[in-house]
Amino acid sequence: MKSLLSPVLSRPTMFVCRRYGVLSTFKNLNSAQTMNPMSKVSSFRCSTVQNHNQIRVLNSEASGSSSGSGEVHVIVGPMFAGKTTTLLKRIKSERSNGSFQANGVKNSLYLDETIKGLCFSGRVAEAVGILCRSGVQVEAETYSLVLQECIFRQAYKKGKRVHWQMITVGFVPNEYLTVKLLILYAKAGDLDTSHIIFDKLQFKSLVSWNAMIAGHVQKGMEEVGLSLYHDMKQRDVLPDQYTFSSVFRACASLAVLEQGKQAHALLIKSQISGNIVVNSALMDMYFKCSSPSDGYLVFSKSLERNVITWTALISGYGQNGRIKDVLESFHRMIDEGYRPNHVTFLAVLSACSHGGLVDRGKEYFSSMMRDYGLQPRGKHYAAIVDLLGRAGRLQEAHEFVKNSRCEEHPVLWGALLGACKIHGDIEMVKLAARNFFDLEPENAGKYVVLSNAYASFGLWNNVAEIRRLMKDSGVKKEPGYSMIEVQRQAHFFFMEHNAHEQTAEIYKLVKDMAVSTVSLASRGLLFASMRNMYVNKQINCLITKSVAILKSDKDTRYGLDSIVTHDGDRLPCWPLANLSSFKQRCGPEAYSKLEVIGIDEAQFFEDLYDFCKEVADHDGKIVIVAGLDGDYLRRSFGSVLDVIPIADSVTKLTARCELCGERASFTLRKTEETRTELIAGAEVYMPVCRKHYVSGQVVKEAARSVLESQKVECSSIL
Ligand SMILES: Nc1ncnc2c1ncn2[C@@H]1O[C@H](COP(=O)(O)OP(=O)(O)O)[C@@H](O)[C@H]1O
Ligand SMILES: Cc1cn([C@H]2C[C@H](O)[C@@H](COP(=O)(O)O)O2)c(=O)[nH]c1=O
Repeated sequence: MKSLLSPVLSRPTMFVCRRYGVLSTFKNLNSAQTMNPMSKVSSFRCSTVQNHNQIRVLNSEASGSSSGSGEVHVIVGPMFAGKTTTLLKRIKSERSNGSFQANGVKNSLYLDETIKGLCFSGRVAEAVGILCRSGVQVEAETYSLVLQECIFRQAYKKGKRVHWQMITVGFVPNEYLTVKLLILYAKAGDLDTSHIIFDKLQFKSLVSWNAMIAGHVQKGMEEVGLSLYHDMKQRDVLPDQYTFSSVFRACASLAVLEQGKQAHALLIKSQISGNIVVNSALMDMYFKCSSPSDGYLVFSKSLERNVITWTALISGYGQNGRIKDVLESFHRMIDEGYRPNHVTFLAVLSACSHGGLVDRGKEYFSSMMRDYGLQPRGKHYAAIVDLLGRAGRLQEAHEFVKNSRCEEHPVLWGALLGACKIHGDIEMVKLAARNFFDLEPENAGKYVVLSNAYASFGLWNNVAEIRRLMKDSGVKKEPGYSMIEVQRQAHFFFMEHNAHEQTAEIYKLVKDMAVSTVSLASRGLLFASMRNMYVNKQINCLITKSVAILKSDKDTRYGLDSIVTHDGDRLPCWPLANLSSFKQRCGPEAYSKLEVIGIDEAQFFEDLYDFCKEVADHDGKIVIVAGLDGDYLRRSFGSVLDVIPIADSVTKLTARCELCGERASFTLRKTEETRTELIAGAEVYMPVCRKHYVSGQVVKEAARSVLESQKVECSSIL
């Protein structure tokens, strides 16, 4: 290694930061760089994984230095260090930084290959464009892949274009493709079309029922979803985990506890082992139906737990106003070795706010970044503003907003405005409103917040003024509503509407409760089923450079056709047994157009060196290699280190030590398995620092010798 670095660069600087995935980067100097003294200095970069811009700087510099020929960039580190995340980021940034010409599609065989290649490299927009312009039929398998990609990327309009293409070229989809189309329309929320397809299906499989049920539940038509579920059961189609997830979601939204319980009973009877997704939906159902004890029961019985189930428990308690349980569960989660995420902290901060726990809330807020490397987001800052505001510390809340480094400032001013409502300060209302309106002119909700704030001061003229403004500017705000099930009947309560027949009695009861009890828990119980109706999703379709991602087909942990980070971010890939088969599988035409090739799990490819050399030196492509540099015994793993002499840059990432939170450079195997290759995740491996790697090995060795001696004793007794 030393000989690869100039004296200036021989000591790679470590950039220590409190986030996960700390990295140090040093670039290998090729001959062109050595001749240019400037490049020696400027080529040395440090960056955090999260800093996208810095990674781009590294890329563009690297591109410049290779004068148009290929490049090899290597990303190594222990497990959980962010290698796949970094690879994905680089691939995405490369992809959006180039151009692709895919003209001259001559025959349909080539068309099939081109479209598949584009789909595999995540370029579904181009695949659909080429297919629709071609005017010819492609194979059912190709249609299936394009539709799958459109569904996966939520590119529903593109999926519908593919369907139109099928119709115009006279392609008749088989049963399998018809169900794919049904899923597409159901997920797109085009339920009329999905009904037409569904009704025409000869055989209504479980997959098609599930698509219909989920489609309706997602669209807020929970009753129809539940009635489809009952139809399905009547036709003797047995539900599975996906069905139950949708059903529990529907019951949660409608707050129909009895129906939820019946579905739960069927889940138990069907002996379907509840996975994390089903269990989380089930817990959510109980919590939203104001049955926290049942929610907890589901949690306590679930064999599989992770941050999602813990967060569902914590948020559920929060929804029910059980502040003490929120905090106790949060600490239990940490004690049991689970790492909270942004959503967990939001639930905790909001509980502190509702419980008036100002100091504890502030401490949790600081702990997010300090102890878990989580950068607070707008909603976390807003929760602190709310916390201070509710406690009457409006000046402090104002100072906090002014001094915060949060980019989502409008949210904070909005929170301050909301807080002013509780502890009236009309000057502060005006200040917060001015900032909120200036920063967020398009937000319809701001009018409601401001009007509510004025209303709480009894400034009815101002309220009327705001309402008039809303009307004049055509702003419409969907009415908020809550629901609750009583004796198997769902009751809806719309804001500012007294449509419910028992309105008067209910208001009297609420008033009595407000007077007689200060317990937040009971209030939480009453309003537990308030929820948001709309979710905005953004689709990023900026795909322009030709890329392909390859992965070893040995890694089947999160699915074969995608590379998936431990956080669940993913891109489609080519799963391969060896790299040398890639050119042939991709096809010469598609290969020649490729500009960037990413390789994940590189430690499993024996032909890594030969492939990288040929692809970068002869074919002029950019190769980004991500893999483990060392195995669980810290020996060089596969051929990853062999490519360093032909690399333009090497990035060593570190994770967080699972035992002390320090930077982790090594992977400890928790089992006694001695094979080098053992595909697994956190159940078998953990990233550790040097100290804990060494002590971990000592502990394992000690345990081994105890077990060995017991074996000897047993066999001598026998
Ligand atoms: N101990 C840990 N240290 C750092 N990140 C962790 C740890 N445990 C889980 N993670 C998660 O793993 C993510 C990195 O996943 P990924 O990019 O797939 O890593 P790699 O490919 O290096 O195994 C991090 O963003 C973080 O959310
Ligand atoms: C240390 C070590 C790891 N592996 C396996 C375990 C995983 O399947 C992959 C690494 O995945 P990640 O993306 O880096 O998280 O490699 C192995 O087979 N042998 C080992 O010693």
